[in-house]
Amino acid sequence: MYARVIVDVPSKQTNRPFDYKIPPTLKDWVEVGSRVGVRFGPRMIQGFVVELLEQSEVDDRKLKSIESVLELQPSLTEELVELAKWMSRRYLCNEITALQVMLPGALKAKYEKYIALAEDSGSDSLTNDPLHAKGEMQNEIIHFIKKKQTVEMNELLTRFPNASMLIKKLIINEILIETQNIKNRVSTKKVLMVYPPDNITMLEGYKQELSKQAHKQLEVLQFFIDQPKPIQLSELTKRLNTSSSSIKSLASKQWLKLESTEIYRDPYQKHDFKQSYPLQLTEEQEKVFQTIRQTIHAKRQQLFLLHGVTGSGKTEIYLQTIQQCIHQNREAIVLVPEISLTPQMVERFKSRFGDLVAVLHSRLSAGERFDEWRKIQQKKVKVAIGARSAIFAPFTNIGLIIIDEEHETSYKQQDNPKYHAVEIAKMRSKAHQAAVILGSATPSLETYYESHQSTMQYLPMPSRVAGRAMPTVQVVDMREELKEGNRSMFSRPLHQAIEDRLNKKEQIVLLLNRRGYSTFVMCRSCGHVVSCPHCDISLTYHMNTRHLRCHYCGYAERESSSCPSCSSEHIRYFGTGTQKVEESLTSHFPGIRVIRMDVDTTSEKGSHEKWLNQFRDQKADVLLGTQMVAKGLDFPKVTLVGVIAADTVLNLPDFRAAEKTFQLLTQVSGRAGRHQLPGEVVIQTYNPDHYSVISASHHDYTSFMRTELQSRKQGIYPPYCKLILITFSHENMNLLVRTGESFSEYIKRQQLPSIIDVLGPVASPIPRKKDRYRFQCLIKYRGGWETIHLVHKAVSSLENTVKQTKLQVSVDVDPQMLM
Ligand SMILES: Nc1ncnc2c1ncn2[C@@H]1O[C@H](COP(=O)(O)OP(=O)(O)OP(=O)(O)O)[C@@H](O)[C@H]1O
Ligand SMILES: [Zn+2]
Ligand SMILES: [Zn+2]
Repeated sequence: MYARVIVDVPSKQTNRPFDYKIPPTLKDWVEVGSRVGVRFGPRMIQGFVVELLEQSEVDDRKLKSIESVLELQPSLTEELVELAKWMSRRYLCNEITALQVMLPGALKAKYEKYIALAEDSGSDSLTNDPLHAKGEMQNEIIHFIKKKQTVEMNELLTRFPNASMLIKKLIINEILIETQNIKNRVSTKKVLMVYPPDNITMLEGYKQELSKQAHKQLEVLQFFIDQPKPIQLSELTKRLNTSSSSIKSLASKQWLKLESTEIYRDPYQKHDFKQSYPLQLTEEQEKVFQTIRQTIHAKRQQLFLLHGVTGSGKTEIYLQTIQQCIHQNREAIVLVPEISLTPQMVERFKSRFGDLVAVLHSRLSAGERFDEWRKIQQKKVKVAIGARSAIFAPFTNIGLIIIDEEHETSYKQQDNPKYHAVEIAKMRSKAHQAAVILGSATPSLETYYESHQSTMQYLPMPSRVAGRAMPTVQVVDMREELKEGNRSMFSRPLHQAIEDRLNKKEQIVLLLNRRGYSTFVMCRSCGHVVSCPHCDISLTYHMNTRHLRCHYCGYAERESSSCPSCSSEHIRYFGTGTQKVEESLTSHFPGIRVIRMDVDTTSEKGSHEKWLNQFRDQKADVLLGTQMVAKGLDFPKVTLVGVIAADTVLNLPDFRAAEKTFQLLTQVSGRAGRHQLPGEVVIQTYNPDHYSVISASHHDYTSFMRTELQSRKQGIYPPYCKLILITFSHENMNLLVRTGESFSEYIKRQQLPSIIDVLGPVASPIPRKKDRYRFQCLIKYRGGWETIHLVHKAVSSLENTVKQTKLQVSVDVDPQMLM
């Protein structure tokens, strides 16, 4: 038998399977998806078995054998192995990179150097030299290694601190050899468990046998008579306030069993989740639920767009459709944006499904994440909820995949493999004949368009639960405020509304969007944003050189002290930090209690949760923060939402800027008045006439979408085309320009009918990173594989340049950001 193995060496030359022999001893263990240890060149490395073969085309004598199998149960399923193959073609990445991204970090191989005796070291004759002073030390070392078989280099040096030269010599003389061992980064956790005998009635008899003086042992036996269940040794000693020796002596009599057992590190161990039960669905919910239920029961692959306004009860739909899935003994994956993996979201799933839920996200420790993942792999759970990479949960019988806040950019990975979770969901649902629910109050234009153009089914939920009203929205023109002499960052309407809530003891959410912080220059009098005369984007302010620069064409001008449009002097680079807003709040409203949530205050593990709990318990009046306060939160006392500056996203150099603005404003507005109390929203902006602001203020997705689709159609942007972004980077600008131009020529020369346009090369929006210049080409095409294959060919043709000059080429298929 033979195995084809993808090895853990991410390079173009090794991006193909290599054949290995399967030794008879490992025959039963090697499966597709197994991680194995193999020799590759001089090294021992990890690899993934992607195929089993009866025959290899390679000459048998040239083939090496698999050295070891790193696990009893394969880490990956055949389905995932196939998916990785597809990903490497689709996203132009190495297959090993795609395989690795599917596994928890704990399973990334860690290579450790070990020292062992060479098989034929002749060590006996060498060391029997009593005259040699060094002989003794050498003897000792060899003896030490012999006893342990292999010793880690570090351990050896600690044991024999003065022998490093000698050890080196022994290695050179091939008496000792260096070997490499592959280890997981995190291992499973084992604890000692105490088990009562299978036949509990025996315990009474044992008690009689013990001497009356053996108080502790008697107590232990009594403990198991009262509750005949296994318990952790450490827990038992703590409860009975005894040492482990009494338990060990009972175990040595074989009255109790003491055994090392694997346990899961449970990040939610301390939480007490109160069981929740399915709510009576509203009419709107019921209709949607029935449609999805039928598909799940028919075991049909089907995509749904669940377009439900904020507070329409999408989560209850998720919970009840998952229930259907579990009834069928199938599994469900739920993706939520990292940011909304708040305890609130987790709690709703844990409360309904308890121990059937595994949670995967980056705030867990590596060990915790590994254990949650193993619960999935070992079929201990039915539901996996997590951020982007949870889409690779190694379930084998998936009935439903849910992607909440479908429009979020975080579903696209920015590093290799640059996959999009929605696309992976579609692939997996095909493999499992599963339903996919894409849920959002503000679907991305692309998904919305798809739901009207393809077999994706559109499921609207246009009203809030229980007839609750959408909040009223007031748009405040900040130019007017300044004209009237108000220079504070709070407009008069917002100021008044805050005061009102403080009096009524209701709560406030304030959003300060930090994206695009301090980067563009705007006139506070007329709202004019300084933009490039040659391109349709705002110029970016460079603090250090006090220049404004266009990131598309390189045009630059000096910072100016007055507005080129109205000559006002209130022109400045824009952006306010959350800290500054906090200061301003406390000075305007003495005694106000503010919780500030941004990257600075939430870096600590668990801090996110702590702040939200405090806010829920009404220990603060205001929750002030960046995007992380905009999504998913559901607090009954919040009746006011304020947006300090709506424009920060609007001025980003990105064709999705309007869409992002609309989504953010709608999402954050949706935090207000979700329960009995009605909600109010105040949006402060310098662009009150912009259609994204107006539509958001009217909760009018449809009209926003119409206008936006029109403009995308005109400029030919998605959904009216597909994009591939190719970024080149190098220290030498000339080389970059030359390479970029020949690349773009190469593409154009092929005259593929599916290619609409090749833009660039131009400088990237971030033109220099870590002392490397960056240039990019943007290809607009009609979809399909033809263009992707061509780009692959074009990139491959640069391979020599890449090798000789260390040029870097990065390809992003369907980029979410053009930076
Ligand atoms: N059928 C129902 N009956 C009563 N209350 C419900 C029902 N369905 C949902 N709710 C409640 O309505 C509120 C809003 O629901 P939910 O949070 O699921 O909305 P959502 O659509 O996910 O909103 P968002 O997109 O803003 O996160 C929640 O407090 C939820 O418990
Ligand atoms: Zn320009
Ligand atoms: Zn002006």
